[in-house]
Amino acid sequence: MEIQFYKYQGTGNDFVMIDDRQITFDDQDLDQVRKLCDRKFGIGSDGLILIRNHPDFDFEMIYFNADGSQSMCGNGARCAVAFSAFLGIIGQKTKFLAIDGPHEAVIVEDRVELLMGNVSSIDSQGLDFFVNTGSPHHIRLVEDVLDYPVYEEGKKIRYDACYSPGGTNVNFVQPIEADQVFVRTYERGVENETLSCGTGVTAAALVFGVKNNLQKVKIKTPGGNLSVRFQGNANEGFHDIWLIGPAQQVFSGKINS
Ligand SMILES: N[C@@H](CCC[C@H](N)C(=O)O)C(=O)O
Repeated sequence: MEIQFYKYQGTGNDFVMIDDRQITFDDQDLDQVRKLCDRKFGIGSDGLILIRNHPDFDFEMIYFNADGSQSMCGNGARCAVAFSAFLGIIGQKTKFLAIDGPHEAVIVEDRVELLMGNVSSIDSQGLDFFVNTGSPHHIRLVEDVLDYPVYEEGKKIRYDACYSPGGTNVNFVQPIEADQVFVRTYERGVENETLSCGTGVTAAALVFGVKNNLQKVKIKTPGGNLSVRFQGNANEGFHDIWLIGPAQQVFSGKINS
């Protein structure tokens, strides 16, 4: 069978996108997901997204990591919004459903502004933190992130017994300006460093924002720039959390499955 796909990237986090409104993709066939995401034997991507109809929302985003596991993906969701606009399903504004619940988004020029789910708390231990932004994120503040062994340390923390059995994503965060951090992420489900992680930078922005009394944080990643603004605080929790950044179609094609 031939599958029509589109390839998107959001700050270098890349995704295979499939318009599955006719429900022709078998979402139980995880070997197929893994093959399509494979950079040697398939299209190659950090994850795969199906866009499906939903009776109560503009669309539903079904997200898979490259290994076939499922979670919430912030950059993927921004790309799914851009793809849904390309397909003509939505205009500039949308309400859609993802694995962690409903989301809203607005397209402003080449950027997608995505409303994330509320975050109830930040757990901390020294320079390490844990935040769930729809996906689990360990945050570690470091001094020289460009020189940090992200893969080795990230893998250790990702498989630490305290996160078993699900594991966690791991973000290494260096403050570089009064209102800006540089973030590098080891992603669960990709099992490697990715160029950017939307739920991860959101978690990093909340940690940095609380420490520095900021409600808007700029973020640099190896794949480009994002920003996060939010309301709330560490005692009452966080709401109106917006993840903002570019989302771009890079190519499309057909692949035999
Ligand atoms: N790249 C994503 C996060 C995808 C999910 C993550 N790998 C997990 O399994 O928790 C993002 O942009 O948020």
